[in-house]
Amino acid sequence: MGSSRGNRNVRARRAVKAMKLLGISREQTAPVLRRLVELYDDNWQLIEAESYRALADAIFDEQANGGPANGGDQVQGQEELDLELEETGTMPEMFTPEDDDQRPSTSLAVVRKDPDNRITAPRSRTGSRANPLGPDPTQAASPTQTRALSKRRQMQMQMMDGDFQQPVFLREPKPEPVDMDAVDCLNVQPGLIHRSRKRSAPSSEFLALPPPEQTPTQISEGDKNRTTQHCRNREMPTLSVEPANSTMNNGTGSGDGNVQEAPCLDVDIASSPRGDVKMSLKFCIDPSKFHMPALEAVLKMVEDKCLRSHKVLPPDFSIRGLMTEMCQCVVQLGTKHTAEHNTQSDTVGNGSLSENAISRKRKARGEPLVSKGSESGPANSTLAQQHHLALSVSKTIHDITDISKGEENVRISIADESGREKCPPSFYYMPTNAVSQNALVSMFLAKIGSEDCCPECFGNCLSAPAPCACARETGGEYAYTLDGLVKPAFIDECVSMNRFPEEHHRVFCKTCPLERSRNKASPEPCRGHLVRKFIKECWSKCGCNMQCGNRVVQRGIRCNLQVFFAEEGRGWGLRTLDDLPKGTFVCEYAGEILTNTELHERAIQNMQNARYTHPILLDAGWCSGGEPKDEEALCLDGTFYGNVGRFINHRCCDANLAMIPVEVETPDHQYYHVAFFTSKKVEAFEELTWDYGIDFDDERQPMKPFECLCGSRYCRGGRRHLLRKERRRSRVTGTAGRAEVLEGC
Ligand SMILES: C[S@@+](CC[C@H](N)C(=O)[O-])C[C@H]1O[C@@H](n2cnc3c(N)ncnc32)[C@H](O)[C@@H]1O
Repeated sequence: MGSSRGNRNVRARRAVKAMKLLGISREQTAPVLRRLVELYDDNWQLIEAESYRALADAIFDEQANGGPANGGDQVQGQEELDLELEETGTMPEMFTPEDDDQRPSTSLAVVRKDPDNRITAPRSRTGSRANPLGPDPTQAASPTQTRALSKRRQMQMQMMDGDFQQPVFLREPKPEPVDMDAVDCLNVQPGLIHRSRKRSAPSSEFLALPPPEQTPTQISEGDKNRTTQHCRNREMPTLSVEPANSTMNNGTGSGDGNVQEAPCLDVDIASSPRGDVKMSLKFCIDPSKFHMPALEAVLKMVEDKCLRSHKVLPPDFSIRGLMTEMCQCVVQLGTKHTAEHNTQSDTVGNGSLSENAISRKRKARGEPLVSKGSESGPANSTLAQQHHLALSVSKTIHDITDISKGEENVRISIADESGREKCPPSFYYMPTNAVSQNALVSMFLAKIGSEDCCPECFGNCLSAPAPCACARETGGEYAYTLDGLVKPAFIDECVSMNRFPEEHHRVFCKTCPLERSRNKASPEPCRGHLVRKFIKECWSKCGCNMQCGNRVVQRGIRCNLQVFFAEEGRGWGLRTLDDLPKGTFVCEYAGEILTNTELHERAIQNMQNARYTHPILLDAGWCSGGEPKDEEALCLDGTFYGNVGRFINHRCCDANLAMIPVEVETPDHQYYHVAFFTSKKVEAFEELTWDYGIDFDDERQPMKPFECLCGSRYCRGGRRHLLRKERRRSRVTGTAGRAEVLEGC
């Protein structure tokens, strides 16, 4: 197969580059390559087969033989080939799709193994030896030859291990033998592992070992040894695997009796052109004694072992966190942010977890929940830029038995009865809010005056003869009953406020932060913000205990919830698995605390990336204490980091949840928790819905526009509404047109 000169030079440079990665210089490669090209009559596929195996073989053979096989730099009687092998310094390490036709083939040459399982020269399809310039292998070797041969042997090892790892010198991932359930998930909805209950095949988790029929015990003894050696070469430790039926070791010893030594450990990392990055741990076990343990049990056991070995670990240490950190490092190294990362990782760690951990630590020390961008410096700003990237690349994985991964008091399962076997889009589960970057949430204990707390109280404030100072916000009466429910009158008023906003007190900013973020130079007039009813819960400066009846939201989710696929076109939704009386706290809407400016920028970015935000404005106190500064006009966005609140679908007017602002750590109305309570009795398996309060005619909302499919007879955003809207518009403009159907979920 002939090649054009330009094409030939590109291929030659690639060959030189590939050899360089094996430690072979350009000077060593060039003459051999020229001869090989001649000999193969310009058939580059033979040279490139098996990642340039023939070329490498020929070079090693030549070194072992003490010089060119034919006694000179050129093939006898041939003119030197015109190969331009100058250094370009821009050799691509990873092939692009356009390179497909020139990609080194792995199919033409066949690796042969002799009866001792030693590799012999590859053969091309035509049966010719792939290293024809090589010496007679029967000749005795000199010390130089031995060195060259051992290098060659090393290279052969690398090539043989290619069966079990990605190619050594080209960073193109090879297809991996993965569990089909996982493949389904990765293909259909990146980042999830959905174990189908319907399938009879053994289910597996990401990072699970292959099922017994695929375990490396099926490879020959020779292969096994080779893999073991490969691990030892890399100085990788061996793992002990404890059978699942043995007693779980909770940090008191290794419980060895039943433990088998894992003979080898192989760590692979591969990326695909779609942006999926996969790391895998592989090791061999005796399948007859092995039962797959639960991933959580494995993580727990490793954490216990780490604790035993290192004695002291940070309180928020977790193997999952460590693995997330690994993903983050891959992303940062892979996206050439190494230098920034090296300084950041020591100080702030990875995006989500460490940021969250910092918030928690700060909270515990009574420091402001978050620092301003200027205080936190450039490290934080880079973090903010990178954590969404990390999300899109590392694709967080859902655990369908508990989407919160243990972050909540209760397990929240994922159910998809539609048969599509998909999972919700990936996001980081975070049970409480955390500042993204610039938002200013001042949480100073000193700012909580005696009128905002009850240091004199003891036990349960609700049982005290008189209401404490924390009830001041609700008119001197607690909003909660002794059963922990919001009082019906309170709920009804919140519902009515949402349903008939025009009948309730609204305030108008002089220059509204929302409008300012849209157009700083000449903001439009404020459209008004409802003066909402707040609940003020007791908190750390209060004398009561955690079981005090005036602490409901801060104790977290108590009822059994499930994320399910709502088939009517509304995407994923949230439902209760319990009967819930009116006034029950269901969950809060947790997310990143953003300034409106940040939200605006993100909304634009997300529109471009076809990723939409689900923000909630924290605007209930915007105009009460003068004009809020940009960094104080806040909102919550659960798109990338959030809790189950992000799954609550909208229902016009007769939704069964009411949203109530709840103050816990901050007495002002700038920052508060967005809490959902049942506004009526809800039966088990009923979908939980909330009226987003959307004005479906306002096309400037920072939320993805959608055609409402709530099914309520009071629906304000359904198809009929859109048709009416269109008719109105055509009456005004005099054009008859079709209704514009806005994109659903
Ligand atoms: C906060 S999310 C709710 C969870 C969402 N269904 C999901 O699958 O992630 C809001 C989005 O859900 C969809 N949605 C919520 N309520 C809806 C409704 N009544 N009709 C149609 N789509 C709805 C819209 O796409 C909306 O942008």
